[in-house]
Amino acid sequence: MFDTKPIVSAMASIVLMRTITNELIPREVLSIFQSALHHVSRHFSAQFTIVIEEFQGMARNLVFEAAQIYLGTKAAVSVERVRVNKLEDHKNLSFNIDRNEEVSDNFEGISVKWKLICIEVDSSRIRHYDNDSSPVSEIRSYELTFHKKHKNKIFDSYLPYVMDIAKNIKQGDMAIKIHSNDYGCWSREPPKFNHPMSFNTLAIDEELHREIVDDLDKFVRAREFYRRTGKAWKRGYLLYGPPGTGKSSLIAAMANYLNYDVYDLDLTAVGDNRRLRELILGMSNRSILVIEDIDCTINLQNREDEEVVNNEHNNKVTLSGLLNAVDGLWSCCKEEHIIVFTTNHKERLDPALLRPGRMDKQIHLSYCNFSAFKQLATNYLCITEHELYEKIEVLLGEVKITPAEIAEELTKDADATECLQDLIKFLQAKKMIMVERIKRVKKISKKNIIIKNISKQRRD
Ligand SMILES: Nc1ncnc2c1ncn2[C@@H]1O[C@H](COP(=O)(O)OP(=O)(O)OP(=O)(O)O)[C@@H](O)[C@H]1O
Ligand SMILES: [Mg+2]
Repeated sequence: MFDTKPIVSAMASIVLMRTITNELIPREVLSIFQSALHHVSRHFSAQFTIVIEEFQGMARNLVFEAAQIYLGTKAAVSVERVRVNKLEDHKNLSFNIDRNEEVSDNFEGISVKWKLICIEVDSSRIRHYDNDSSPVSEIRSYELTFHKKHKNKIFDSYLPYVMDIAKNIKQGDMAIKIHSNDYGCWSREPPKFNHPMSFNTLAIDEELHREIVDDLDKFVRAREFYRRTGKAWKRGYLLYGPPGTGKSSLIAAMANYLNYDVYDLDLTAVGDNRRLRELILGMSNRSILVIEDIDCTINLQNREDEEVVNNEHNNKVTLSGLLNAVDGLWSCCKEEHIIVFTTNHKERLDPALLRPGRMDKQIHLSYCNFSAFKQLATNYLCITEHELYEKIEVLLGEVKITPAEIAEELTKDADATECLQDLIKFLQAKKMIMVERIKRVKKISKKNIIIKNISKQRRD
């Protein structure tokens, strides 16, 4: 059997020693001695520890917040006990390490350890407030420990890396909102943007689809490019095409893809240029400013005339005001801004609005082709192939039909074959109308030529 006698006697000796030391040596001397011992041991320790406190004065420490988010991704796999929660405006569950739990991490071959330290306090004597505005009852901090020799790398690379990852996680996790303006203010409590459209369900030509997604990807990764070139980190899109071809749907797909808030600006409700400027300044970074039907909401007259017509007193948003909003000096105050204009009539827009730099990309959304139709059939009928596809492909080459019209045909309460048969009938009817119209136009122009010839003969 295991003999416990030596252990018991060793423990008894330690207790005895402690009691003797406590009684013989005055408390102050003991405390100085302990502190010196701690100092010496730290001096010879190879470890370095960074303490990241939750609050800095009254304000929350952003490094603490970032560490919390970052460690949440590690906690679920590397500790024994985690806290889990989900907030109203968040999409996913979030994990937090529990008090005194340790999480190991590895950064470019450097091992680090994180530990959450919590000290309980009397909440009546502390002036910090939690997210839900209740006074905090404990002071929390993270301790980040690693080998001393990596100090620079941890400060210069690892902590910025943690901040970056946390920022991306936070951005991706926040439910996006749609803001609308009432006169010169954005809505106080914007609703969640629940539009289900995505690039997987948007029915547009495959090549255009790829082009747009590549453009957005390039834009969000281009922080360094914009900094280097001294350009404001923003991008302007003009979406044009007939009604029902998917302009608003594309904006929804963009917002969902980037997880950017949407600011749907009603120019007719803005008031004047000053209000417009305030509205733009009131937008958050990483957001999309949408101005729909731009040709209908602003008087797109020549800017020289405008200076005469619109003076400071007639409270109008002018074209110059709008151009300033798009690329004036103060439009650079925000980062990762996307501005989208839509119109059914591109030809009516002032060329100043279309200048490169204002509208970086012009996207024509047109009538439905076969590749877009197949996407709609997948969305609405859950099919990828059908024997009627061949007939539909031919008809789509002859008839102009919008995705909105096709979507309506495919949402009938019938099975896939019936829906497609109805669609074919619809396309054939449209084709007939088109043929009739062409015949009528030809007839009229023939008649006009005859009348012209008769009147010419009479004159001669
Ligand atoms: N390309 C598309 N992909 C998927 N659905 C589409 C597409 N285009 C239109 N639809 C369907 O038609 C409806 C109307 O489309 P949307 O509002 O995007 O058209 P729009 O081009 O913005 O029209 P308008 O010029 O009238 O504003 C959408 O709700 C959607 O159901
Ligand atoms: Mg629209």
